[in-house]
Amino acid sequence: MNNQQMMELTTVEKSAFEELVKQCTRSGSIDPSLYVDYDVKRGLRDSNGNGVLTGLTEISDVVGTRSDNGRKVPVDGELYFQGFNVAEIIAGFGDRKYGFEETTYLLLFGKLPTEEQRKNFIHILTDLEELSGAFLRDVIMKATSTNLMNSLMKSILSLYSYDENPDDVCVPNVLRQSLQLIAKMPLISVYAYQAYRHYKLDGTLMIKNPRKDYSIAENILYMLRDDGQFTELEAKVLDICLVLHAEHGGGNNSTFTTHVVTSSGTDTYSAIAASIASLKGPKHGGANLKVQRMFADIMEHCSDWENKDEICEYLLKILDKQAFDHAGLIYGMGHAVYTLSDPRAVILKKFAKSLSEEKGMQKEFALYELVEREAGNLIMQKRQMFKPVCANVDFYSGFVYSMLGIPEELFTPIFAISRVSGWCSHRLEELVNAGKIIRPAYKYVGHHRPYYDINNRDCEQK
Ligand SMILES: CC(=O)SCCNC(=O)CCNC(=O)[C@H](O)C(C)(C)COP(=O)(O)OP(=O)(O)OC[C@H]1O[C@@H](n2cnc3c(N)ncnc32)[C@H](O)[C@@H]1OP(=O)(O)O
Ligand SMILES: O=C([O-])CC(=O)C(=O)O
Repeated sequence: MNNQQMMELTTVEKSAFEELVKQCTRSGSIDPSLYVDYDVKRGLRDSNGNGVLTGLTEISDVVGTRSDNGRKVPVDGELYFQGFNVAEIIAGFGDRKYGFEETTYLLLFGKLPTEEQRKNFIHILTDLEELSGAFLRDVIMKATSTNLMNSLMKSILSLYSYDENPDDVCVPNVLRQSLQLIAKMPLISVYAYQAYRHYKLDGTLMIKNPRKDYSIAENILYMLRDDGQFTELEAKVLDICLVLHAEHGGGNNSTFTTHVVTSSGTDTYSAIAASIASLKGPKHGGANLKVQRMFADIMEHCSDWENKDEICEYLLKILDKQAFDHAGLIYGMGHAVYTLSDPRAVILKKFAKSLSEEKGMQKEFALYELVEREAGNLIMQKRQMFKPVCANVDFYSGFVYSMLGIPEELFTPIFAISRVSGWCSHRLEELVNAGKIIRPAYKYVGHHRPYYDINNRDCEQK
């Protein structure tokens, strides 16, 4: 049996399988009105679409509305890491490198590092930016996936076997594991891409050790590029992208996953692998890849990228599930919390604009801008929403990465490389506060039935 056959249902007849699919779909369907009858908080949202309050955090604050006499009023988005506005954090870097490392310190330890603390912390991370040859050979190079998020998960889960104290959830041990993950995930991701490029795309295999005098952002570019060369601006832009993606409150799907999984008392590798699994989803971090592919699709199907009517017509087709991936979503648009704007998209857009001018891609940038301008209103009209819909962090990030020469396979892994700082901070916060196991309720809406003997089942099936 070959690899492909191994995962096929070769012995099941097509019609028999179709019948099983029908049964499965019928059995799983629940009358939508019951959700209203039982006031179920679908997606953990209240009737206004606001997230149900499930925890407390000091790590970050995501602001999309302000309260006006008890009414929520849309405002331009703001994001605070440990109380500091992200826009100010970024402005504060000036010409300094290692912005992501500095931000990671802030998220984990709750304060802006002094010069000495910053230096020592960078030294710790740089020291940990290493993988053994055996790990590279036995884990990363084997069974390459077309989606590198799966490769990343596999490698993170395998690190468990290389850790002498994997299950201990005391703070010192989890902090040690967290620092290891933050330092090692860039290497794992880039090497997983190199393996993919070699085995799936027939490219030359190129594995470079990271340089000790480089920041994480610089090393990503260095390890990725054949000639290892990059400009100061390119490294700066990637560093800021890492900062912008590092953390987003406790309620986002992947960080909530960290909390849920951590609350059962499981190990760090399992918890972070679960969060990577969540982030991969196209409604979450995986949207950056979808945006890239959606724009390629728009560019292919629309002849005049400046023609608002033609573009809007195509966007409506996407919303009607008649175009692109038939999911009915305009990726990179919309957010559970932000309304008028996502502050990260605002910053990324500025980089996208200046890079597009440098790379002669103004036409593409103008198309992104046009879609951003029109898509929000189209979504609101189509979905009959009153909440403003804005571009989110995933809207411009892929465009920026592509102008940095980063292959699209690495778009979502780069998100994970950054967000692991937030996940680890939340895992530690959950552990420090000895949280209760997270266990919401599901109302049973089936019927209790008498058990049927195997000889009497023909007419009793649902
Ligand atoms: C890092 C991040 O995770 S950022 C988000 C990345 N994801 C995307 O870009 C994918 C496209 N966007 C979306 O799917 C959504 O906007 C989400 C998942 C981000 C937020 O979803 P919600 O919190 O449910 O958004 P909201 O309550 O404002 O949406 C209301 C309705 O509008 C629809 N809607 C929202 N955004 C979009 C969109 N971009 N395209 C089409 N329909 C949309 C939703 O499907 C929802 O309909 P439903 O209630 O039938 O599910
Ligand atoms: O907050 C959310 O729902 C999604 C998220 O992680 C982000 O926007 O970075």
